Amino acid sequence: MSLLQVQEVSHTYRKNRLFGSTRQQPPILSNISFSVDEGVCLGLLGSSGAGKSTLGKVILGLEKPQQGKIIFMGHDMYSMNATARRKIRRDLQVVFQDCYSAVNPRMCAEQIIGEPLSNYNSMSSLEQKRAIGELLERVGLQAADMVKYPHQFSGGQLQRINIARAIALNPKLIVLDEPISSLDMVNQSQILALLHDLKLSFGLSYLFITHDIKAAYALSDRLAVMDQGELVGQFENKESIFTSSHPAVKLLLQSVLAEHPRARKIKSVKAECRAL
Ligand SMILES: Nc1ncnc2c1ncn2[C@@H]1O[C@H](COP(=O)(O)OP(=O)(O)OP(=O)(O)O)[C@@H](O)[C@H]1O
Repeated sequence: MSLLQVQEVSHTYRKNRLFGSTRQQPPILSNISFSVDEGVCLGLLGSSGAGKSTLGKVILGLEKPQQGKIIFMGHDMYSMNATARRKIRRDLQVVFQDCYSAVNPRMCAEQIIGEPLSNYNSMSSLEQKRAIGELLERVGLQAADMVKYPHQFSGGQLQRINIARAIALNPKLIVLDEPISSLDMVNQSQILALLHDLKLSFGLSYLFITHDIKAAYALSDRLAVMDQGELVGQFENKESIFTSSHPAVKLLLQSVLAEHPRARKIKSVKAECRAL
């Protein structure tokens, strides 16, 4: 059984107007269906404005879709009561692009990573401290870093704190919403390597939302492409993305060529993707 099923999801934001009436906007998501199996990373690609983050919010339970269903671990996310949804939410975590706004600047790393643990577990404070130290070491930082505040970390280090918080409850699925886009090249590949390692160690599944085909190819087992709110391609075998004739997919492949002017052919695009 699939861990996550997105079933015929359509969504439109409603724009507020004066005097309380609302105006219908064009659809942001149109009839999207796909699934994510256990232990699999699905890379969800698309250019800016394609609707990727909106779909991420819908999956996380933050934006109720006007049509369709989100089935997570066999449960319909939007028809559960609050208690049942809270229980299941521990298995569904998120890492956002902006590592700084994802944390409370007045909380130290121990408090940031400890938040989900205190919300869901009943550990003694000593056990919790030990768990936080282990999580920090698991993401490549030191247990002693738990006393530091967000401004005392680099962007890459702070994203590691966000990842530690996301894995703290040993979830089944993590939505990674552009988790490396605001990092430099070195940090990008280090964080991708860390995410790959954590996936294997904990049997995690990822929905990796990104516009970066090289990063998606590096981390994902399967790929899907969105364009203007529609899912325009699903690639069970990620290699088959290189032979897609869909214009939106071709545009993503061309972005690699633009970055690497000497790479003129699809063969060179593949080589660039594999090099990350
Ligand atoms: N809260 C909102 N209210 C109204 N429109 C919104 C809202 N959030 C996003 N949109 C619109 O929905 C469309 C899709 O945005 P979304 O952020 O989902 O795309 P995206 O593929 O994640 O793009 P990017 O990679 O640039 O973040 C855009 O046209 C955006 O302006």
